[in-house]
Formats: sequence, C-alpha cells, structure tokens
Amino acid sequence: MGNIVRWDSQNGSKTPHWGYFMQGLAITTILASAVDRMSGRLQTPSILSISWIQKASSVGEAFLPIFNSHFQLADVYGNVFSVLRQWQDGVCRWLYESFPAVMKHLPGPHNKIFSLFDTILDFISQEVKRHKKDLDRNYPRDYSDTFLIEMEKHKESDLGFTETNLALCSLDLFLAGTETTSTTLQWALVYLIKYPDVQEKVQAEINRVIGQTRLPTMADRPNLPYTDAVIHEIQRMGNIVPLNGFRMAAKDTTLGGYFIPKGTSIMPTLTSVLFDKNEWETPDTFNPGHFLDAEGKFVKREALLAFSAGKRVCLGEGLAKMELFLFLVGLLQKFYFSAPDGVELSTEGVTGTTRVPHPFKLADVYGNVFCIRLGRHKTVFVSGWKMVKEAIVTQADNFVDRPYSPMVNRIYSGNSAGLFFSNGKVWRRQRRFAMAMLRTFGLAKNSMEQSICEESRHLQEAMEKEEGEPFDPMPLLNNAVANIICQIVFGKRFDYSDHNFQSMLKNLIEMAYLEGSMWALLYDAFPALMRHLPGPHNGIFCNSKSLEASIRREIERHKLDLDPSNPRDYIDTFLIEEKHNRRSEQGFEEGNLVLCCLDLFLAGSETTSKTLQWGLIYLIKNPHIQDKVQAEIDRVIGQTRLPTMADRPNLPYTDAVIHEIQRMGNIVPLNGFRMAAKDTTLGGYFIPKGTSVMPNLTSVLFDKTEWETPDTFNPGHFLDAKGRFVRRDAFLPFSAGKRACLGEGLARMELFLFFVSLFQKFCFSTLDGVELSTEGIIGATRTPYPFKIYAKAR
Ligand code: HEM
Repeated sequence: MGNIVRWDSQNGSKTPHWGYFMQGLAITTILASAVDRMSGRLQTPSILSISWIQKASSVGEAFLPIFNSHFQLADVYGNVFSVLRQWQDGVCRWLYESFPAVMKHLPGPHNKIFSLFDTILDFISQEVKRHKKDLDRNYPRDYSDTFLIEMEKHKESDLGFTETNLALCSLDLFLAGTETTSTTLQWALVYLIKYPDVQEKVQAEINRVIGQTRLPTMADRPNLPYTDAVIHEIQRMGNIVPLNGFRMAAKDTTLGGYFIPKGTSIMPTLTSVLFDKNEWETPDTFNPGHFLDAEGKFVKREALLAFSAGKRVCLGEGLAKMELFLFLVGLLQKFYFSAPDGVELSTEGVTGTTRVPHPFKLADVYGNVFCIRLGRHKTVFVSGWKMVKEAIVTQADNFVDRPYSPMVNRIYSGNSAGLFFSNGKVWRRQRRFAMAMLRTFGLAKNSMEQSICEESRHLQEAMEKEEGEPFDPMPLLNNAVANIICQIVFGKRFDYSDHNFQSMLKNLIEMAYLEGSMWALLYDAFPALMRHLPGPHNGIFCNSKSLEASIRREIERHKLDLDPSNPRDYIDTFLIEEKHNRRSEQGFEEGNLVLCCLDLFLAGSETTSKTLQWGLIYLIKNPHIQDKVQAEIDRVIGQTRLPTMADRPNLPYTDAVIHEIQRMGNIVPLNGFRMAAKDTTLGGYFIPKGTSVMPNLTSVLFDKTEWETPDTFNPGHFLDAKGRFVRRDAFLPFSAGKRACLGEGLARMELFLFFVSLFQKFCFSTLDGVELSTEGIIGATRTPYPFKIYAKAR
C-alpha cells in the first residue's frame, strides 16, 4: 500500500490521508496524469476526445484520445483507499475546481460544459412553457405535466416542486437516461461483432422463439435465456459507469476497519464489483456463461451491480433493462452485424463519467498520414512500417529535426540543447561524439560486457535477499540499469542503498513520466498560463534542476583529478574535448555537458529497465516459453559460467523471445517528435515546413501487414522453420534513420546479458490468483502496472 496513501493512525484506527504526495511510479502516474478515477481499474482521462476530422486540402485534423490506460489499484492497495479528490475528474475539471476564479474568465474547453448545460436547459424551459399553456389537470400526459400538477399542490413546501427544479430533474433524466443506455447498446455491437458465434447463437434463439416477423415483447424474455445472459454479460463487461456516483459519509463511521470522517467523499467503485475475482469465474473474459446454469437456464448474479445498489440505485433501472432487451432483440432479429474489413474493434473504452467504445483505431479509418491537434499544435501522425520508413529513412533529411517546445526550451535553455532535443550542427557533432564515446568505453573493448555482468551479479544478490518472498522488481531493475549509465557517464557504479543514487533515480523516474504526460502537453499548449499555475508540471522543472545539480557535482569532482591522457568516462572525454575545442557552436561547453548527461540518463535508464520488466511479465504469463528459454540457456551456457555476447548466435530462441518482448512491450509507443525541415509531401499529403511529425512506432510494431499475429506474444515472429533467428524489417523499437536511438547497441547488450543471467539463475512467477496485466500506463514510455513476483533460485 506504501506509495499511494499515507495512512495515519487515529483513535487506534486508520485514516486515509487526503492529498499527500508519495513516492514511486504509481503515484507520479496518478498525480501527473491527473488521474480522474478512483476505481478497481483506474482509467486515466482522455481529455483529448475526437472532435472533428476533415481530410481536406492538405491533411485531416482530429483530437484523439491517446492517454487512456487502466490501473489496477485495488489489487495493490486493498479495497479501501483514497486519492486526492481534486485529481479525480480530468484536467478540465481539475483546473476549474482548483482555480474557479481564474478559469471563469479564461477561454477553454471547460466553458463548453457550461454552455452545453445552458443549451439543454433552454430547450427544457421551452418545453415546460409549452406544457403550461395546454395543461389539463385531469389528463397529465407526461413527466412535465405530472410535475406541474404536483407543483400546484406543494406550493408552500420545500419538497423540490419548483419550476427550476423541474428543469433540473428533466435535465438529469436526459443525462442519466440517454448516454448510458445508448452506450450500452454500442458495447453490445462491439461484443457481438467480436464474438460472432455468440451473435449467431442469439439470433438462432430469437428465430426459434419469436421468428422473423412478429415484434419482440417483454413476455419473450423468460423464453430467451441465452439472449438475456448475453445482455447481462454486455452490461458487466461494458462497465458503463466505471466508477459510480459519488457518495458522502453522512456521519463519522468506519469501513473495512478504516475511520471515515463525516463529509468525506466515498466512491463505491463499480468496476471492482463487475470484475471482482471472487465473484466471477472469468472476470476479464466476455462469457455469457456467467449468467447460465448447467442446463442453460438464466441465473441472476449478486455482483452484477451495473445499476449500483441500495437507496441511491439507478432510478431508471427498469426502463433501461426494457430498452436494452427490446432494442437489442429487435436489431438482432433483423440484422447481422460486422466491422469493416481489416478493422479490429477495441474493447478498451474512452473513460469519462461513462466508458464509451473507442471510435476504432485512427489509422484504420484515416489512413497512414493524418493530422491531430495536440493543444495548440498540429502534429502529423505517420503510421505503418512502409510510411514510417518513407518518412524517417527515405526522406531522412527532411524529418531529422525535433520541433520547438516551450517546455523543452525552459529545461534546455542556452545555445545547446543536449542530445535529444538539439538540432543542426550541434546535434550532429554531439551525436557523433556520444556514439564514439560509447564505442570507446564499452562496446569495442568488451569492458561494457564485463560491467553489465558484474551488475547482473549485484542484481541477482538483491533478488536472493528477497528470500522467496514476493517483491516489486521495478526498483531493482532501475538500480541495475541506471548503474550502467553511471559507469559510462560518471565512471563508477553506486551501491543500491546509496542515498544520492536513490534520489537521482527518483528524480529521473518522475521527470521521465511527467515529460510524457498530458501535463507536458498542457504546458506546451498554454505556457504563459501554466508557468504561473501550481500543478505537477512544475515537477518537471524541479526534477530537472535536482538532476542537473547532481551531474554538476560529478563534473566538479572529475575536474579535480582529470588526466588528459587517460580519460575515464564520458565526462572526462567531454572536458578534454572542451579544452581543445572552445567553439561553442559545436556544443562543447559545460552547460551542454550537463544536458547531454541528463539525456543519457533520461533516454538510457528507464527504457531498458521497463523492457526488462515487460520481459518478466511476458515470461511469467507464458511459463512454457520461460521453460524453453531456460532449457536453451542450460544447454548452451550451463548453470555456472556467466553469459557473454558471443553466446547470442547460439541462443536463437532466447534472442527471438527478447525481440518479441521489445515488440509487444512497445516501450516508446509514439517515438521522438520530428519536424519537417522543408515543405515536402508524404503519402500524397502536403506537409509544410515546420510541421511536427510523429512517426508512430506502435503502428509499426503492430502493423497487420508485417506481423503474422500482431496482437499475440509470439517469438515465432523472429524464427524460421528451422528455429533459426530471423531479423524483421518492421522491428523498430529503437526507431530508424539518422535520429534513431543512439544507445541501441548498448541497450541490446544490456537486454541480452541481464535477461539471460536472470533466467539462468531464477524461475519467475507471480502471486497465486493474480493475472499480470499486459496493458501499460502510457506516457513517453509504456510502463507496466506495478506488479509483484517470486524469484525462485533454480
Ligand atoms: C530498450 C531500450 C531503448 C529503447 C526502446 C530506445 C528507444 C529510443 C527511441 C524510439 C528514440 C527516438 C528516436 C527517433 O526520434 O527516431 C530514442 C532516442 C534516443 N535514445 Fe534510446 N532507447 C533505448 C535505450 C537507450 C540507451 C541505453 C541510451 C543511452 C546510451 C539511449 C539514448 C538515446 C538518445 C540520446 C536518443 C536521442 C537520439 C537523437 O535525437 O539523435 N537510448 N531511443
């Protein structure tokens, strides 16, 4: 539970402490992405919802929901936990609730909430007026008439029978009763299309019981048990109101042993009930069998709380059930539903207050080149192996630069901008210098191989110290991988318990996360405003300042005993070059040394560590693959000698598994931003000079035309019929072309040596009954949800 909430002891019981910031990736994630949902599966907000698409003269424009992921908090933090209330409802609402006085006067999407409400209320008021004109007290026609009559009876009372409240109650009926039911019907189509056998079985039952001509009635329901079960399962999986309505503690009370003070907001999360592992046989699978007994008769299930429960249960439950049954049966009686060719419908939702089906994968619909507005800026998304290759390899020079970003500009101020964000001559010179240095201090001399093996031993020892107890592997892998960069940059490794090392890692993790979060997008969209607002985006700058300070301390230490004829590491080599080459247009100045070191840490530690985390997840989920890897390692290397890079050609299956982990792990799901250096065309579209371009790597690593089973973990992608390793063109986790990852060689060496030495020594598994998730938290990198493992010595 440690890092989500601080629990204070009060009167012998525990109190959720509101709003305390804690450490660890879980929390950075929550705060940074303005996590809006407190639920068993927490979904981060999609503030960027599709709003308009037009593929007119040059390129189409759309807003898209990129940042959408699940977070299984209850598994980690128990069944009662708290998060900052103000983060719960998406950035717009966060901004409004935090700064109502400011936001009231600013333009922005939050105003849309109010203008939409005004429009609907206007419409309702017109209707109420119309009703008043021809009201017949003896023959009320509808809700408005009945309410108006009641209003006359209760003139003096405070029971809410006022005209304003009639408008508000009507508004609530529309809000609560329209989208929920319509969205459930949309999920129904998604599931029935994804499970055509279920659709056919429902249609066979309808044909048998009702036939093709007469309309369905509610009296048919008991005779359609399979159809009824399917509708219930759609409601369960559709999980249309993933949270629930907020409740409030009416008085001091205790819940699950925790003290809940009067007035505290409570969220009885429905997702955690609809997917409760103790209640459902196959909680994560669409399975109408949940509602059928052995004889195929319909059975009610207590944990189907799609409408919530108790005194505040959905008031429209009966109506909604009737609508769902009659609409669906009516539709399926008449139509067979399917998706357009080649389109795979997604069951991941776009979460607001309700969870809405994804409007398909964008590239499937809009083609391989389309334009999206992220904040103020338009970005052209390039998708699929062929088009990405066209952009970053064939037209390498046209797309080699990185675009301007106010956030980057604030961190990387000055003439030079490190390695990742620099452009032009400085970038070319510094990239060449860094690559030469990597070769000198490692890749060429085999010394890096030794350092990695040495670090593997420390990692193994740390895992052995867990003594068979379950542990979170993330911190240990971060330590090991960051130490490799420390060797290269600082010329030394740190003990895992070193305080300075740990605080540097904490800064790195937070900064890497925030840079890829929507806070960075917001900052880049509204720099002048965000600069003055409190919020997690400020963490980007605080963390970078602390990191820079640590790096500067190391540089000063290096200067004290620098031997120009015997450079020990990157910093020494840079300082020597600076002396010879005082021309700052090549970037050899101390400010830039700090930024280049920062980039090597930012780009080189978490990426590799997360790939190893995904490796553990995939091999724990696929124990037969883990067995096969271990058998190959035993056969080729045995149990005693350390692995070396020379073993790689003799371990084709292991090599294929590592490649498949990188493909599915999809650690840099987008890529680095690029910019058109001049007017050009791509896929027939005109791209003006200066446009931001995103050669999307996910679309390459999962390209349907390149991979046999793109969505399945399958090491066979990298093996021929004889079990030999084969390279694949579309394997681009490091991107490609002139800007491709500068650390690819090092990263591949680390992945191979760490991976082989870990599986040589340990069998990995997870807690009984826990299913590790392969969905990731999306920022600049794709992070696994926190998980725990057992490492059993082999
Ligand atoms: C599994 C590990 C890694 C992955 C998946 C990865 C992936 C990437 C990707 C996708 C880019 C953007 C390339 C582009 O814009 O086309 C990149 C850039 C970069 N990476 Fe890596 N990387 C990894 C490890 C490393 C390591 C270990 C280092 C450090 C030695 C490193 C240093 C860099 C740098 C400095 C850049 C910027 C290159 C430039 O702009 O010229 N990366 N990486």
